[in-house]
Amino acid sequence: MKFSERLYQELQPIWQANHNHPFVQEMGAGTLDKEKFRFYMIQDYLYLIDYAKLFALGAMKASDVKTMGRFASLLNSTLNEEMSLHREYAVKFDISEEELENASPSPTTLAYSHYMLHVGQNGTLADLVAALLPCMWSYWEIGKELSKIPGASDHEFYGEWINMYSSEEFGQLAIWCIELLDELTLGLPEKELKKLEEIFLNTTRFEYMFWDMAYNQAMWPTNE
Ligand SMILES: Cc1ncc(CN)c(N)n1
Repeated sequence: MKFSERLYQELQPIWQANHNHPFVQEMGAGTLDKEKFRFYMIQDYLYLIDYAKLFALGAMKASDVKTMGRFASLLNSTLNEEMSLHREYAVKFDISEEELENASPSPTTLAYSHYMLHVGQNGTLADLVAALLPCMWSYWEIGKELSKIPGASDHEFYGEWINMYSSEEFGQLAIWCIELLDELTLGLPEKELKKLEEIFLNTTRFEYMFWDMAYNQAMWPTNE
């Protein structure tokens, strides 16, 4: 069995929890409170700035030019395609450039992005890919699920989000990362696979926490 198939099977309960989160469900139903989405967009923009750096680290750790090139194009598509969606949403949701630039990351945004960067900087290329994969894979899965709901892709506010993450182009990027992880894990001892599974599980858990943080608009518990 490929390592990605093992991960997919073993982590079904938490994947389902992500799909069933009220933020995701209400986005699909078109009933999500706009203030929650606005909060999410700002936090996600901050998150993606750090996330994009993982692709630069991936290019550094890659051992061949082809893999370096793929990481470079993932970096480009995150900065110039995925984050363009956020910039368009910023206009739609009245988020000024200044607000976006001065926004502070929530504790969950900080914890999630710093965990990934820590793994990416200190671990192997397989560790880095295990850390970044739930982000791409789970969004693609959620995008595809939501796109099956009649009318969801045409929703005035949430349709663009669903179209971006259910798209063939986004899916291709996720597939490349899945295949790379399978390639990098071929023949690895069980002890090493367990460590990678733990990393993948941690960022999958962070995905859930990110939905929850956005739904509750959760910042630090004190204002100081
Ligand atoms: C928190 C989060 N996870 C995943 C993605 C998809 N790149 C995202 N934009 N934000």
